[in-house]
Order: sequence, then structure tokens, then C-alpha cells
Amino acid sequence: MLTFVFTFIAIVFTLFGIYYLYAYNNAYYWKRRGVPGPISKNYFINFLEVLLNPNYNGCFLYRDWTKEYGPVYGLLEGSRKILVVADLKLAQDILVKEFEKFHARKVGALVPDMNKDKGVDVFLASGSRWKRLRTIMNPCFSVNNLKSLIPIMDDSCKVMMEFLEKPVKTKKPFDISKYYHELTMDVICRIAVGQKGTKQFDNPNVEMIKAILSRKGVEWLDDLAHMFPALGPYFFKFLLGFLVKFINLPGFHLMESIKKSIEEKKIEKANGITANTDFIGIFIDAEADSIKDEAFTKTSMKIEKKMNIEETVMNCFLFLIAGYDTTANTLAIVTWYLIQYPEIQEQLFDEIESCCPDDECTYDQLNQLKLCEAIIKEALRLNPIGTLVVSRRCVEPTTLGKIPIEKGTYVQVDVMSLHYDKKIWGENAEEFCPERFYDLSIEQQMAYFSFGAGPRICIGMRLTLMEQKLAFVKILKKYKMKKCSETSNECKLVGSVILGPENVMVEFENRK
Ligand code: HEM
Repeated sequence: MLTFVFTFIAIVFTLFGIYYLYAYNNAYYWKRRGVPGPISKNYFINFLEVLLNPNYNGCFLYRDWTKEYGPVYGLLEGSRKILVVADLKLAQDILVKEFEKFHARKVGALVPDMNKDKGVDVFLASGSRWKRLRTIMNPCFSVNNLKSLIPIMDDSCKVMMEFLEKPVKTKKPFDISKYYHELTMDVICRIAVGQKGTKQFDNPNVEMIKAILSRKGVEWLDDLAHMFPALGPYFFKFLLGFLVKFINLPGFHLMESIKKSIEEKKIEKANGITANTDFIGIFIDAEADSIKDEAFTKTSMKIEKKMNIEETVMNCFLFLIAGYDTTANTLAIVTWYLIQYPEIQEQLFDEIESCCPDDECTYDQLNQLKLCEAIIKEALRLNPIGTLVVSRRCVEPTTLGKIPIEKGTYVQVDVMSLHYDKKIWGENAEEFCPERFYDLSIEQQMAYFSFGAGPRICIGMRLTLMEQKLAFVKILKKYKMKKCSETSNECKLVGSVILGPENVMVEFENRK
């Protein structure tokens, strides 16, 4: 027995020692290449700094380290080698010019296998598979399709206005971001997954997606998988598969309800009941069992405009996640600025009155709201809520500047630093100044990364701008939004992947 115990202890110590040597060696990876960067006190994982700081989003850490180490530095997240870039030329090289070498994203270890799994979404996909999915999705966001979605958005906005009457009547401050979250979930469920009619304040998906985005499920498994790559993703995927039998994971329920919606939609289509404007309709039209992707090139490539059923489910799921919190948080952030700058709010009201005189507005009228668009973009410049996803994985060895980049290395654009760079945005870089968006220099246009850049730029950008404009038209035509004693003095962002204010307390005053 004693021999067994000693052998066991010896094995554990040996394994730990081997791992420690591997991690120690890894920790100096960037240093050996002459690239500066933080070497973790525990040697192997800058990741721990991130994990131990759940309330301090990674994008703030990247910004702090840029101040300390300069615009290009290396770090480790578990075993992952990350080059952080706050240099505009390099960022453009990665996202645009050298896209063929950086067409993959930085994604978690437990996500589906791009080459083997049948269900992969456009966000996770890379190479030919990404190009095929993106090509099929583009029609969802064409001008004609966006125009056809306006009546649905308009209806959801009207319902939000009815809900808003209650807190306004009480004349007490209230948190407007709750209403925005209900609105944006309503819109995305109606246009993406075939929800019939409105479900505001009665939509279980709101809480479900909040839970998914807050990473309170089994995301620690993903972190562990990055720290112990020698165990391989299959070990952790197996563990995940085992755990989901005991843990109530919100993602799985949502997936089931999406599958049900797809089946219903297929029956409706077979009976000629529905039009093809919603996203499921467009995806179903592309449905096929066998798909053959060609080798990836940036330009010449034959694309099969087909999608299997598993991809349809995954992409509908993605749209719910990508289109809900982002839009709601931006509406909340913009509202915070509008109540801090009442004179800008009044200019916006004048613009709305002049461009959209009636209760209902058209796509072209919404397009004329230049100040509104500038306000949204400036609020997102100062508060880039999705910057962690502006990252790529190198798929072919190359050099960036003078730094050799191995296949498999990750690059992360430090959007926060670039958006506040005085050399690019001028001395007033830290101020809220929407007019700057009327006349951006080429350099400023290239340095604006709130929606990413290059071929993988946010596919939903025009949709979210349209939805937000419509929401502000409805609200500002009826109310003045005002600061109150409970309004926070700063727009402090919280969150794990997508950032947003914890709340935005406001008071509304009737205009008439
Ligand atoms: C204010 C709202 C939004 C913000 C700030 C935002 C931001 C972003 C960012 C930063 C990216 C990464 C781009 C890159 O890597 O270069 C992205 C990608 C993406 N976004 Fe958005 N987004 C918003 C709204 C939406 C909406 C409404 C949808 C869909 C309904 C959407 C769908 C997507 C998808 C599918 C991708 C992945 C594109 C690809 O990999 O090809 N987003 N978004």
C-alpha cells in the first residue's frame, strides 16, 4: 500500500514538474523573440490575471498593458500565444490586407470542430466554410430585406412605447436598459427565428441569453482546456458532454426551441404560408445534405450556396446572441450620452422632426438621420462594446512588421487604445463629439473598429443602426429623456464578452 502511495505521489510530482517546465518555457516565448509583454508572476498564465479579475474585462487589461509595453506586445492566455496590436498599420494588415493568412478567429477550445462537426456558425467558421456561410447570409442584410423588416421593428418599438408609459406615469426614475433588452430580443426573435408577434416582458430567451453571455455556465472548462492543452480538447469536450447531463445549461434549451421553430417554418413554407424575408426562411432555401467546400482564396472560389440543417440551427442561435445584447447595450449607452448632453438630444429631436415627420418612417428617411448615426458611432467609439472579438488566428506563417508569426498564433486588436489615440482622433479624443463623424479622415475611418474591419466585419451593422434609429425616433418624438439623481456619473462598462452599462437610470418628460 505504502509503495502504491509513494508511486502515486511520485507520478503526480513528475507530471506537475513536466507541466511546470513546459509552462515556464512557454512563458518566455515572446521574450525570446524580442517582443515585450507581461510575464505572469505565476510564469505560465497571463490568463490567471484575467480569471482572477472577472469584473475587469480583458479589453481594459490589453489597454493597460499597451500603456506599459507599447503598441505591439505578446502575452499568453493559457497555452495560447497572443500578439496584441494597437498599431493601426499592423491592425489593417491583419484584418484586411493579409486576410488570407488571418481568416480564422480566436475562439474557445470547446467550440465545435471546424473541420469535423456538422454544426458550425459563421462566427466560428474559417476559410471556405466561413465564406460559404457568409455568402448565404448576406441576403438577410441586403437593403431590400432590411426594408421588408421595418414593419416588424416598428411594431416592436410601438409595443416598447406602450410598456414605457407605465414608469413614465409614476414620475419615478427607471432603468431604461431593461426596456431596450426586451425590445431587441423581440426584434431578433421575430426576424431571425420566426417568433410570431411580440413577446416583450414575456420572453424566456431574455434570461436564457443573459445567462449564456454572463459565462456563468461551464466556461471554466474552456479556460482549463487552454491551460492544459496536453490533455487535448477531446478530454474537455467529453467532460462537458458528461456535465451537461447534470447541469441545466441554458444554451441547450434555446437550441431545442430553435430546432422546433425551424420545423414549424418548414411546414409553413411547404403550405405556402410564409414569405422568405426572415432569416430561417433564407437559410431553409439553402438547405442541402451534402456540401463540398473548395480550397479557400480571398477572391476566386466557387461557392456552393448550401447549408446543412445543423448549420441553420447554429446560425439562428448565433444571431440571437449577436443581435440582442449588442444592440440593447448600445441603445443604453447612447441614452446615457443623450441625457448628459441635453443640447445634443434636442438637435437630434430637430433632425427627427425634419426627416421623419410622420409616425411611421421609411428606410430612406432613417438613412437621412445623419446626426443620429454619428451619435451612435461616437458612443461606440468611446465605448467599443465588442472589442474582444476583433481578433484573428494566423493560418499560414508570416511576419508582422519584423515579428515572425507562427501558424496558430493569435492576434488581438487593442481597439480601446486605438479609439482613444490622440494622434489619430486629435486632442479631444476623450470627449464625446458626434460631429467628428461628419468628416472622418481616411486614417480615422481605418482606425474605427467598433464593428471590426475587413471581410469579417460585423454582418449586422446596418441592421442594428436601423433598429436603433427607429427606437430613438419613437422615443424622442414623444419624450424628453432626462438625467436624475440616480443616474450614474460615468458610463461604466461591465460584462464578459459584450460590454454594457449595468443600468441607465432616467426620467422621461412628455413633450406635448
Ligand atoms: C451595436 C451592435 C453591434 C456591435 C457593436 C457589433 C460588433 C461586432 C464586432 C466587433 C464583430 C467582429 C468583427 C471582426 O472580427 O472584424 C462582429 C461580428 C459579427 N456580428 Fe456584430 N455587432 C453588433 C450587432 C450585430 C447584429 C444586430 C447582428 C446580427 C443580427 C450581428 C452579427 C454578427 C455576426 C454574425 C458576426 C460575425 C461575422 C463573421 O465572422 O463573418 N452583430 N460584430
